[in-house]
Amino acid sequence: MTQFASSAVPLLHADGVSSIRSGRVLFSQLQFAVQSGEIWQITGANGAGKSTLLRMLTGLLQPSEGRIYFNGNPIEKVRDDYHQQLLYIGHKAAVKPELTALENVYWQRRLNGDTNAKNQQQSDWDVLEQLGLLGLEEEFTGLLSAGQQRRVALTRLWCSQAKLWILDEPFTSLDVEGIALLQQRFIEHLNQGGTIVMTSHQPLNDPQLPLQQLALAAPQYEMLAS
Ligand SMILES: Nc1ncnc2c1ncn2[C@@H]1O[C@H](COP(=O)(O)OP(=O)(O)OP(=O)(O)O)[C@@H](O)[C@H]1O
Repeated sequence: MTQFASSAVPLLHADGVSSIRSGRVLFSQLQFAVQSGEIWQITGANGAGKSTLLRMLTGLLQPSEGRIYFNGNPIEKVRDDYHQQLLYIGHKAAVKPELTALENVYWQRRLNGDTNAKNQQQSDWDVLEQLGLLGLEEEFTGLLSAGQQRRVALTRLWCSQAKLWILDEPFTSLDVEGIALLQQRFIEHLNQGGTIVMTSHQPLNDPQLPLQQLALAAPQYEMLAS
């Protein structure tokens, strides 16, 4: 493992991380260190391996080579502690379509370990208001538009106490106002000492975001013999 001065141990560190899927090398020997308070955007063409890398950072997928460290410890050795401090929102909206928007927020709070969720209904309404979902709170989430469902999924960013957010294409389906709202939320989170690692095909255009970027190379495909 790369040696760091104790004061500079990164929050998250990828050390020689490679991915080989279906016999194809997606990326090889990635080396990067994410410090608290930073926002990292992973970029790359379709199929470059961005979602794969995010899943490795969460511990959902094992690297083919190399290791991921959280506060200097291999993530598999501190899994419970790591997952308590991590919020991962994947590519799909991951909302319960048969629950209303309000019920989704309520259960997200509960699943995040908030035992006061029942007393927090006012906060749930506040979150829905922030995300422009007032008036839709009693609709089944599955009946909302793609962008509205994404907004319901993103309410987790207003409810969670997690310090590290790992977000796969969070801007998908959002309109211009939704993208601006989300970038404002990112700034608040970073100002409170939070950290974000995300993928996006969309440029992050808010100059207040202290953006770091990691570009994955485009995948190379061999032609099948004709
Ligand atoms: N479970 C799997 N088993 C084998 N190969 C997979 C699996 N999941 C994804 N892949 C392959 O890994 C490659 C990278 O996929 P990934 O979803 O990480 O790309 P991406 O950069 O996030 O793409 P996009 O920009 O389209 O979302 C793709 O070629 C995909 O087919």
